[in-house]
Amino acid sequence: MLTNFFGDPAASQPTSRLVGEARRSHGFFLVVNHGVNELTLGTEPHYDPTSLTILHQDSFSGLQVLVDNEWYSIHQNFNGFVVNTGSTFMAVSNRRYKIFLHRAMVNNNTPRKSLAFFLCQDKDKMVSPPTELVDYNNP
Ligand SMILES: O=C(O)CCC(=O)C(=O)O
Ligand SMILES: [Fe+2]
Repeated sequence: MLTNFFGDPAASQPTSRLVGEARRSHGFFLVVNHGVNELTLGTEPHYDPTSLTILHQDSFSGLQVLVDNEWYSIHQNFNGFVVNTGSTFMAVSNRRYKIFLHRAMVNNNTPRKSLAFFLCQDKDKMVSPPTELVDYNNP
C-alpha cells in the first residue's frame, strides 16, 4: 500500500482515497510539501499530545528532534516507521517515558511526504498512571 501511495500519482489515487477515509475516522494526517521556501517549516516545533505517533517518511527525512538544545535529524528508512511518545504516554508512564520537542523541515528541492498515525485516548477520558508506577520518589 505504501509503495502505491508514494509512487505514480494516478496509481496512488485509490490509496489516497483510503488514506483520506482513515484520516477522517482515525485522525491520520498527511503533509505534502512541494516547491516551498527552504526556510519554511513542515511543522513548527511541538510536542505530540498523543499516546503514540507512528510516522512514515518517504525519501526525504525532515523530522528533527531537539536534544540538549541541538536539532538532530532522524534517519529515514522507507521500510520503517518512527514511533514517537506523546504527552499522554508520558502521563500514563508517570514520566518514565519522556517526550521530545520535534519539528519537520522541508526545502524547495526535494518533495516530502509523511504519513502519521496518532494513537489517542478518548477525549472525555482522564488518564493516570497505574499505582505500581507511583511511589515516594515518583509521586
Ligand atoms: O513528519 C511530519 O510531517 C510531522 C511529524 C510529526 O510531527 C510527528 O511525527 O509527530
Ligand atoms: Fe509531532
